[in-house]
Order: sequence, then structure tokens, then C-alpha cells
Amino acid sequence: MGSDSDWPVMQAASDVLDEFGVAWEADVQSAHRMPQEMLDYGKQAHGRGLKVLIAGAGGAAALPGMLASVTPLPVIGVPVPLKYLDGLDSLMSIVQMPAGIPVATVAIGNARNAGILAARILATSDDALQQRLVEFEASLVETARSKGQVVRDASRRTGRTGF
Ligand SMILES: Nc1c(C(=O)O)ncn1[C@@H]1O[C@H](COP(=O)(O)O)[C@@H](O)[C@H]1O
Repeated sequence: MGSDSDWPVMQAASDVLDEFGVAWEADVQSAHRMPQEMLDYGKQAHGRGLKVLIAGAGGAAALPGMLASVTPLPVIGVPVPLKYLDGLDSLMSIVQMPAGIPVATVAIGNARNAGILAARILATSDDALQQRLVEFEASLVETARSKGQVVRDASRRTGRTGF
């Protein structure tokens, strides 16, 4: 992430990776504030055995794209919302990459989805992880169904059938 101030948003990625039993590391690397160190981190990531990079940054978010330009690894960008512009600036900075340097961009502030997408990428070569993802998706179906049941029960009680 571009700053430790992004951690409250980015932590959701590490939380969901923990849920799936996927090892992760977190670091602060800023393309703007520490360009050489950030480039070194990106260049070395592949050789160190990392498999997917999740890059979260707010405002003028150069970090995800710059990382993607120096690594063959898949990079997932997380637009971090700041006080001004609600993360739209970050979203635009991350999503509009030139051809040849892709960054898979998730919704503003949705680091959890970045973690899940990383797990899905890793699961293409990990059957056990694939199975955990299948079970996770099934649990989402159950949760959505039970929420629908709560609404149906409430509408029956009140006699209202629509909203
Ligand atoms: N967007 C970038 C980059 C970069 O893209 O290189 N480096 C820091 N930042 C962002 O600046 C915001 C404010 O950072 P501070 O809270 O440290 O002032 C953070 O959201 C960070 O991701």
C-alpha cells in the first residue's frame, strides 16, 4: 500500500486471505515518495516467490500501475477512498492502464474482493484452495437465501408484499 494510512482499508484483504489459509505479507511502498525502493520491491517480488500483488493506494494512485510495469505477476489494484473525491480519483488512476500493463481493479475500498480475487488466481494451481473457494461461494448462496427469507417473513407479518 502507498501509506500506512491505507491499512484500515487494506486489512480486509489480509483478513480474507487468512480465512482461506493463504500466506501474505504487507508493506508500504510509494511510487511517489520512495520510487527506487518501490521499483526494487516490484522487480524482486517474482524472484522472491510472491504469486499475486495487491496494491492499494489513495488519491493520485500510481503504485498499482508502476508495480505492474516492473513485474510479470498479476496485480490487483484497490482504490482507497480519501477525504476528498471519495476515491474516484484513485479509481480513475488505477483502472485506466495503457495496453500491455493490466491492473485488475476492484471497487473503491473493496480490499476484501481483492483478497478473494487473489485467492481465485492462486486456486487455479491449488486444488485444496479451489475447494475452499467452492465452499465459500456456497456459503454466500446460503446467506443470501436466509436474508431473502427474513424479508419474506417480515412482508407476510406486515401483510405487505412489495416495497
Ligand atoms: N497514491 C499514493 C502513492 C503512490 O501511488 O505512489 N503513494 C502514496 N499514496 C497515497 O497517498 C495517500 C495519503 O497518504 P498519507 O496518509 O501518508 O499522507 C494514501 O492513500 C497513499 O496510498
